[in-house]
Amino acid sequence: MCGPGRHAHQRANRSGNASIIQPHHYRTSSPALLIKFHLVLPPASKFPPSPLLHHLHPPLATHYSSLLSAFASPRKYRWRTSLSVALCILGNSGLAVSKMETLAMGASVSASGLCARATAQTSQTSRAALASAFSGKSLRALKSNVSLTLASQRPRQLRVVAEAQKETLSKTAQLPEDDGTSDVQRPATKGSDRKMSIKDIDSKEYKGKTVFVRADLNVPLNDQLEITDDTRIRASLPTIQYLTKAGAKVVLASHLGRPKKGPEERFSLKPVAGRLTELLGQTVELAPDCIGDEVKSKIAGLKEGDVLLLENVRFYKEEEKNDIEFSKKLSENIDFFVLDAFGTAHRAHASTAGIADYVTSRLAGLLLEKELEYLSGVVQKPTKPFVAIVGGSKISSKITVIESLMNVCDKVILGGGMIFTFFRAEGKSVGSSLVEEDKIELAKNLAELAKKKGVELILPVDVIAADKFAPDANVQTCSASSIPDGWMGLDIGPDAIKQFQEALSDAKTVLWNGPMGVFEFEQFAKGTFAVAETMAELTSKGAITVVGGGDSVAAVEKAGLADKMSHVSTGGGASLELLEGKVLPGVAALDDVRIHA
Ligand SMILES: Nc1ncnc2c1ncn2[C@@H]1O[C@H](COP(=O)(O)OP(=O)(O)O)[C@@H](O)[C@H]1O
Ligand SMILES: O=C(OP(=O)(O)O)[C@H](O)COP(=O)(O)O
Repeated sequence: MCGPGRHAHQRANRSGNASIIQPHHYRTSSPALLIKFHLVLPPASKFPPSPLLHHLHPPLATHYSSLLSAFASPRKYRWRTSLSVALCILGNSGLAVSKMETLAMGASVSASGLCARATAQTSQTSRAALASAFSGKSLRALKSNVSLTLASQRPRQLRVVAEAQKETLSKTAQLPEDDGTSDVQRPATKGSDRKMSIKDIDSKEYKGKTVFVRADLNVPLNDQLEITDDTRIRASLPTIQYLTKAGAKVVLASHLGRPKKGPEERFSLKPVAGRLTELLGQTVELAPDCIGDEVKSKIAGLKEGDVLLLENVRFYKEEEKNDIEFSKKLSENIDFFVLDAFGTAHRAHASTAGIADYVTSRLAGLLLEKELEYLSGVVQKPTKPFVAIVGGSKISSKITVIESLMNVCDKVILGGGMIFTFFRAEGKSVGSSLVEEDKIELAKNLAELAKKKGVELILPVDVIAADKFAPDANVQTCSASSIPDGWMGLDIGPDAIKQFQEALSDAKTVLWNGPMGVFEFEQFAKGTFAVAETMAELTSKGAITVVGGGDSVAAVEKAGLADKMSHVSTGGGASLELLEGKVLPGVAALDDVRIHA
């Protein structure tokens, strides 16, 4: 932290005026709207704050007055202190604001980048008070005062970021002219929302305490259930070791794969426990479950410095539903919640986000912190031309990202299983290749949008097709428009490799997620390895190259090129969502850095 923000922090500390209002994050398993307003306050001398704040929420204005007084030094902060009010409106009607049933509110005050977060209390009464304060009437008033920009639309979580129009606000709140130093344009989700990390509190605090660490230990396994790439496990070690050294009892949780039918041997974290034991040099026991009496007694039996790995949290469907009761069960007997699962931080699941509502301390792990620090830098200031490469098999999760990528990238290259939905949208025959039928229309729209925006959306000109999904399949190279019936595209073809290399030749920043083919089988690995080599060459020429995603990283490791990338990220979908400018739900659930009175 530097500049005025630092002074603001010191001032708040010394003044003793700032009442600490404990940060709290509201969440629901229903769709949610998150609205952020960036307001410019009048001069400190004009506190209590603007009529606009009173207009928005009278109780909140009162709530803030003591906090604001900490920043009320006219000489230091003048009227440039910005106030960000975050509304987390909980309901089950998505964008139909009038149908909102419940809502809650949070707000943050930032002074030149330093943010003291203040929110309303968590009790039912204040929730109810907030709900009534933001009745349909108030919301209509809000809507007329700010312009709402739809930032993301998701079936289970809707997020709207509203940037207050400066002119409108100036009129409403009779604000002075901008002197050019305002941070009104800056989204409050960025620098002002630094999250508490495990190193932000005294390590002595962890001694003898039970720390729940949600890591992403979702590593690729082969048919013999052996780990084929342990990058994510190794990346999780610094946090675990920091905590065990401090005398914590570490309860480690993760998912592995996407089990849909409850517990299954092939999705067990057993191999991970074995690998952790080797890497940590101490026994890491695998609990038989992630909740329940047996787990409770195992946690109770932990000694300082012990590590217990819970069984796959996705053996319960409640995990992905971000179920409240399941979140509560995970939180039982836990002193600290630590999120280190960057690769899963884009999921609003019980163990990544829901649990945060039932613990008193929610901290970022060292891996999460490192990833966010690096990727936020790349994302906020990419050197152009900026190229994104998207492949792999998680079509429905990633196809929706492409539209946003077109806003920030000069070129978007598509490979892997992603391409066939686009080919189908163009009416081409794709044989029995991977296609997500319900995304064909979206693919068509995206191709049209790319044309309108003048962004190059590059699809491979040829593919390697196989007669079965197997390492010993018969193969043929086909033009992308003519994959024979019964054959499936499992890699990009030789001409596509040249095409992609050409497209990447002038790139200064490249973000890659998703292999170009089924690289696990040697005959379909060429496209992926060729892209990895091209990225390595670009790095040596000074480009910023980022590879993210469990399988993409495994592929780059397999090619022996991981150390030739500027950054190897443990998250594929997560890095793409960061690139879109989204707030990752897991990160949003963590505590903001506090200002102490
Ligand atoms: N053409 C294809 N058809 C089917 N699967 C594919 C194809 N191309 C790549 N894949 C598979 O995609 C998987 C990785 O996808 P994904 O999970 O989205 O990547 P990451 O883990 O890097 O985010 C790999 O296991 C790979 O075999
Ligand atoms: O592998 C993961 O994501 P990624 O493939 O986007 O890197 C994470 O473990 C998240 O898994 P999910 O996409 O099944 O939620």
